[in-house]
Amino acid sequence: MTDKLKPLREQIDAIDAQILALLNQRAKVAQEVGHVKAETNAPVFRPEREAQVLRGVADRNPGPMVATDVQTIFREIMSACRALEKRVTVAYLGPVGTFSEQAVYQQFGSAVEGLPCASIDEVFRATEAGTADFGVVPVENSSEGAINRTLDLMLGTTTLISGEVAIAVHHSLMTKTGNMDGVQVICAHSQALAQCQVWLNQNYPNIERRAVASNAEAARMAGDDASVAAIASEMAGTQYKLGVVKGHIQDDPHNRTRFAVIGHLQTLPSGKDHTSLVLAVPNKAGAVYQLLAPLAKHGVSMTRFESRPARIGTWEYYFYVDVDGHVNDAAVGKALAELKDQAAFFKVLGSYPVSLT
Ligand SMILES: C=C(O[C@@H]1C=C(C(=O)O)C=C[C@H]1O)C(=O)O
Repeated sequence: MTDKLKPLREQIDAIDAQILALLNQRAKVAQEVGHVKAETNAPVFRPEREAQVLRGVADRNPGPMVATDVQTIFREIMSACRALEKRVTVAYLGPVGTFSEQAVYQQFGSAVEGLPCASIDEVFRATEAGTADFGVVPVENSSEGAINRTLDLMLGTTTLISGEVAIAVHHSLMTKTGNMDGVQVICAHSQALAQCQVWLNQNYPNIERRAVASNAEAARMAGDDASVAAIASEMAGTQYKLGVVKGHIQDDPHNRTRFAVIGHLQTLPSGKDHTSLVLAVPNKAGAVYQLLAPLAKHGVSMTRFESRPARIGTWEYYFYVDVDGHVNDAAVGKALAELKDQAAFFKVLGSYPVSLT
């Protein structure tokens, strides 16, 4: 057995030496890129370029490695290379252990400075003020729909959306002991309670449910008090030394949340992009139909349509629209120019590479 392993391990050692040399060769080139950018004050993080590199390695991957695993590795390589230019700071809805934090690593790799914030409002403030280079905010969940606070804050922010990232959201029921003995209350963020309500009604109909600021906060509370159970990610459970009573309790096994990356960067076209807009129309018959006609006319497909009350006491709405393509694409540019002419309110939130997942 060991005789057979020895030469194979020697091969792996030799390959590792080559990988290590190549990684550092790549890092030196990234440092040079950093010097060029510093001369022109250009932004360090280029989401469109990173998206192209990640799509490229998946397309060219000969196997047997799985394409998504190759992307995970290259995401980390780029993260480490980028950190040699500058370590970017990214604000997110904390505390440590939230799905928002997971989304930060999914987008930026692990060589970033995470800045946990107490609320979505604070993520916007920190990014607007430049305390953070970027912010990551939840936009919509596949089970529960839009994250209204984020949509409302998008209206007035000076930041732009520079990227999107979607992650699978798996909830676990966890306690200090790993069982439900003596548990009097199940705590989680209101979104997580909603995403697990059928399972909770079936399994623990008589235990009080309490909404708290975040799932990670629930996990922290459960770590302090054996009468509290938390619904959170297993990552948060590990953070606060919890035992899993039951994993994957979300009602939809394919539950996902999409996040927006906000910042001051106008992302360039990556070849596969989305553009997000907010529109309002005068309150009259056929107005929405007419408003969207320019999209059809220029062959631009709409990927999302969401409405929010304008909160001025009348039945008026803001419409949040995502379309395929980048503002610099000719067809999108023409459609948006016509939309703008008709709309009572018009704001481009940003163009950015379509999420890889
Ligand atoms: C090296 C660059 O800077 C960053 C690092 C990248 C990389 O390691 O491939 C890609 C884009 C940037 O976020 C670059 O802009 O090319």
